Amino acid sequence: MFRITRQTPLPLHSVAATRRMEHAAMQVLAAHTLMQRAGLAAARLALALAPHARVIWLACGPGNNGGDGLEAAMHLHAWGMRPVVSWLGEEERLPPDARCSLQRARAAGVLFTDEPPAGLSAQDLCVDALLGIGATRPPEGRMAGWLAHMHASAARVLALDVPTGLNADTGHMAQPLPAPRAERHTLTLLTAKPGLFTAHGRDACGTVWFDDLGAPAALPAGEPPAAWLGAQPAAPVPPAACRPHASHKGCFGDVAVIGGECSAARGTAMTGAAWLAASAALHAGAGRVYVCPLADAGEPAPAAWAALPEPELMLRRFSALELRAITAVCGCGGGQAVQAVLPAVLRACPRLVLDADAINALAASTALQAAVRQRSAEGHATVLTPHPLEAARLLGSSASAVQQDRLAAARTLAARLDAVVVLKGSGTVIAAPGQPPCINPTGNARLATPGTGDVLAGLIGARLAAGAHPWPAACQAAWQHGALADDWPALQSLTAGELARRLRP
Ligand SMILES: NC(=O)C1=CN([C@@H]2O[C@H](COP(=O)(O)OP(=O)(O)OC[C@H]3O[C@@H](n4cnc5c(N)ncnc54)[C@H](O)[C@@H]3O)[C@@H](O)[C@H]2O)[C@H](O)CC1
Ligand SMILES: [K+]
Repeated sequence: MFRITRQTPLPLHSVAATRRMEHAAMQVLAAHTLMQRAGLAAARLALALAPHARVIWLACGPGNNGGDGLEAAMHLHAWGMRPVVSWLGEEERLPPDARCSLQRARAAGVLFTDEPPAGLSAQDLCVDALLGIGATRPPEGRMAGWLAHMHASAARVLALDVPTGLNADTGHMAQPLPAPRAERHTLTLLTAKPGLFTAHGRDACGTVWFDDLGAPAALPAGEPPAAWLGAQPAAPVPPAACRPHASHKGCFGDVAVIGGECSAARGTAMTGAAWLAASAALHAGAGRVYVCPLADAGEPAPAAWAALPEPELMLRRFSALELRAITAVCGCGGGQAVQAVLPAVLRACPRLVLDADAINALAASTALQAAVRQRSAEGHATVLTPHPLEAARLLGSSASAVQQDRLAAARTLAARLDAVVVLKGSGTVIAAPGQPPCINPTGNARLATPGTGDVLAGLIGARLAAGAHPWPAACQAAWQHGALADDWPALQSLTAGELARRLRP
């Protein structure tokens, strides 16, 4: 068993693949072995998390997830921990493994109660063994009441395999849990599942632990993963210290940020978005960074030519950019003006990041979408960085539909546009055609502040400009962007400008 960290690239398996692996393991292991291992692992973790618990309450459901809880209760009882089990199964409908664990727990003298214990304190522990990968509908009735009791208490919660109600494939939860009052932990069993790390997964799971139940050794052939957590298949871009001594700024690629619309007609200016992306590219090591503000007619309005916040950045008119030689980051604060320049950008730029209003423009034009696909045929690199609403516009669906299955949304877009897609949000999904997507393990809610998406786009641009392929560029950038937020000093506010300045090559 180990705690999953942001350093651990890990294959993630779907529920269907997990079932197949479970089935294969059961063919070669003695009956009940997997559940015994699961229960022992759960009991060990429970003891480690709450060594001084006065009460360990195990809420056990009607299937094998409940069986894991019953098995864990038996060990905790043997270790003198006085567990209390509330079980809501029906004996005649129990699967054989869970039935066996029920008998073992009863025979051991574990205390059963129909009422959840009152007065749970911070040193106590609740174990959620209600539903695992067999959940078919949202919890209701007594089960929902027990869950509410658990999450309203001051005690820590340890969920076995999957937090009850969470879709292990997608991370969607019809009734999201309330904000945690105490630490949450999840011990996922046999396989790590993608839904634990995206959409509602991160909030529902808290810290995730993994025990493979010793099964891989028993399996004949590995199941292909549905996704990777933190896949970093390519070496990161070498840090600045590894650059040759005889370097010059032309060695690291030029990035042009095209966006930051100033519209006299609409009375709006979004230059800040372009500056943030440019600042990110600069601090992430791009050789030369241009900012190309747009206006109604595709050329900058005078206001956009005000001094840039960082003197290292250079202003360029769109018509003065050498599109065939640069990496473009297009769309940050692009407004409607981006529509006029997008066809030329798509045609000419060898490396391109499409963000925000560039994505909105694509969504409105099948011709532009075809132009994105054409880029791949010509060997040009394209990365799109939509948030869920932008992804929904591209897919012709809604943001909530995208959030219900973020992996599928990102995969579909990547296949449709033949490009790398970075679907932002809790558990950013990075998808590329023909390979399992990656879920980024870093980042937190402090990134939910204006401009951080522009910073990510600029960072990916810098990585592309340095010569990275789009997939590792996107994975590595998402990782670094989130890791900075994870390491941010607790008492300092996180702003996008400061985030950009803390990026490193
Ligand atoms: N994967 C493994 O190798 C191992 C899995 N273990 C554990 O077993 C569960 C999966 O068990 P299963 O019996 O298939 O499913 P569940 O326990 O999640 O529940 C199925 C059970 O619940 C009923 N049900 C479904 N939804 C609801 C609902 N909303 N309300 C009430 N009842 C519901 C359904 O009809 C079934 O009766 C896995 O997650 C692991 O925890 C092994 O023990 C170790 C190996
Ligand atoms: K559970």
